[in-house]
Amino acid sequence: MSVFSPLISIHDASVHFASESEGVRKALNGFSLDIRPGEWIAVTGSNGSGKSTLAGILLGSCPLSQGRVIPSGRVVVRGVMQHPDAQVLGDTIEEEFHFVLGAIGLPADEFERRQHEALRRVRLPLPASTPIGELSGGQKQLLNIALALAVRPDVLVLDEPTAMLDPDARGQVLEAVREAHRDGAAVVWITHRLEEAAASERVIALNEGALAFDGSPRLFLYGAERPESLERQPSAGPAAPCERLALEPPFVVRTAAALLRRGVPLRELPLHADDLAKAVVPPCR
Ligand SMILES: Nc1ncnc2c1ncn2[C@@H]1O[C@H](COP(=O)(O)OP(=O)(O)OP(=O)(O)O)[C@@H](O)[C@H]1O
Repeated sequence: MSVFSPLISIHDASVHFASESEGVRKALNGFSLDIRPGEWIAVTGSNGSGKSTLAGILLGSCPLSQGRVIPSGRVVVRGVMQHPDAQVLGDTIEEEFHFVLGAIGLPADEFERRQHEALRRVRLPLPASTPIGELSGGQKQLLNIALALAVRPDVLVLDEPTAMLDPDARGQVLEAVREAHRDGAAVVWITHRLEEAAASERVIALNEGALAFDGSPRLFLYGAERPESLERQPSAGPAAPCERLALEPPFVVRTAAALLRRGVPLRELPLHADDLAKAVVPPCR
């Protein structure tokens, strides 16, 4: 497989649901997307725009009404859902690993190795015999991620994985996924939180089941790649794609845009709080 050929191609996919009140509800409508090896894609959009339906078709849990999903060879796709409890079935951590890794028939020593490595990666320092009932929501979500990583997926699909977590657990989840990404997994991270979209390489935005944006985080959040394009623009300049979709840009983006509008030059368009201070050009003395 070439590094340039997609791992998964979605062609003209539609998913329609029958609804008593509205007749047919189009959760996805004529949607196409190529997912390439090692990409980090953030998928965003307002409520009901079709994000979870997209996760469902990538994970094979949501049948298509029309179109095709074409995997490249034996591509392994694993997912983590929003609700930590939705995926845990066993009584203990080890039983969960048996459910997941048993399905791929690993020898006992490899099973042990993968279980140990996956729990280390997500920094869940608990014995494998720990009952699931003793885990917090955040720990269950870290376990779900460990289980997905233990399979060594080519594509990791995360549907709002941090929605139920506190900031510490959110950071742990993000770091564990970053490590899997550094090892080569493609990541599809579905989120409402545009701060999380800023951490991606490519943003896909959905609107009423259709592709509304596909490009870099800066283009999505600022409508430009470079600060020069935004300097000297009137405050009522063209809204960034995220604003046109009624999604509020992260605080750091709003702050940087306000500074530019007031004539404060920036070296670059920051995506993260740490970058904002570095981006401000100190005034000449
Ligand atoms: N099983 C279903 N039966 C009927 N309608 C459904 C079903 N699943 C999804 N839908 C509808 O399809 C549309 C897209 O839903 P989906 O859950 O994919 O959106 P979403 O972007 O993930 O939303 P949210 O951000 O609220 O989770 C919505 O209008 C939803 O009500």
